[in-house]
Amino acid sequence: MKIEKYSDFDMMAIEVAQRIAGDLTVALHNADRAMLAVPGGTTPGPIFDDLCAADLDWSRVDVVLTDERWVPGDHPRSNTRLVRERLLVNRAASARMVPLYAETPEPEESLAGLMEAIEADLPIAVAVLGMGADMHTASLFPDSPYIAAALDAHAPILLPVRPESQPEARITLSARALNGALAKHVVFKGQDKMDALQKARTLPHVEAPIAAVLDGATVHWTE
Ligand SMILES: O=C(O)[C@H](O)[C@@H](O)[C@H](O)[C@H](O)COP(=O)(O)O
Repeated sequence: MKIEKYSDFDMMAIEVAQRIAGDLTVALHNADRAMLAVPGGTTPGPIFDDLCAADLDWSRVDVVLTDERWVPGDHPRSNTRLVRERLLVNRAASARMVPLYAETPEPEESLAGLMEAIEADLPIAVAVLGMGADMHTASLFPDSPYIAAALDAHAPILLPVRPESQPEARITLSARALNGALAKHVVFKGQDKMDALQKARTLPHVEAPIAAVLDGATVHWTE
C-alpha cells in the first residue's frame, strides 16, 4: 500500500482523475476494453467532473459501481444517478455503464442477471474505492450480517447486503472482485478516516473491511 497526501481536496480530485485516466489508457493499450469501478457517496463527484474530460477512448470503457444502494435510478441516494450525471458526460459520455441496479423490490431478485453482465467484463482494470470512518469500503460494512462471506477469497463477485447502519438494502462487489483489479485507488477526505485506515491495518478484516483491499492499493487523502 502507498499513501499520497494532497494539500487540498480540489488538488486531490485533479490528480486522482489524472491517475485513473493514465491507468485506463495503459489498460486500453493492452486490451480491447477496460473496466472502471467507481464508488458512490459524496467524495467522487469532483473527481468525476475532471475525469469525464480525459482524452481517452471512452467508447472502450465499461463503468461499474463498486456498490449501489437499492433505490430507483432517479433517487437522490442513487449512485447510478451520480455516475450518469457527473461521470458519463463530456468525453466520457461514450463509455458504457454496467448496471448495478434493476427495478425489483429486493436485490436478490436481480442478482443473477447483474452478476452475469459484470462477469463478462472482468477483470476490473481500475478500481476506485471510497471509505467510511467505520472502516467500510464499497458496501462491505463491518455491521453487515455475512460480512465474512463477502470478504472470503472464494466469494461470489456480487452480493446483496443489509448493513444495520444503513437505511436501505445494498448490493456490492466482493473483496475478491475488487482485488482482481489491475490498479486500486482508495480516496477519502479527513484525518478521522486516516486514523481509521491506520487502525484498520491492525484489526481482523471482518471488523475493518477496508483492510481486505489495501494490498497493492494507492491511498489518496487530504485533511
Ligand atoms: O455508496 C456508498 O456509500 C459507497 O460507495 C461507500 O463505500 C462510500 O464510498 C463511502 O461510504 C464513503 O462515502 P463518502 O464519500 O460519502 O464519505
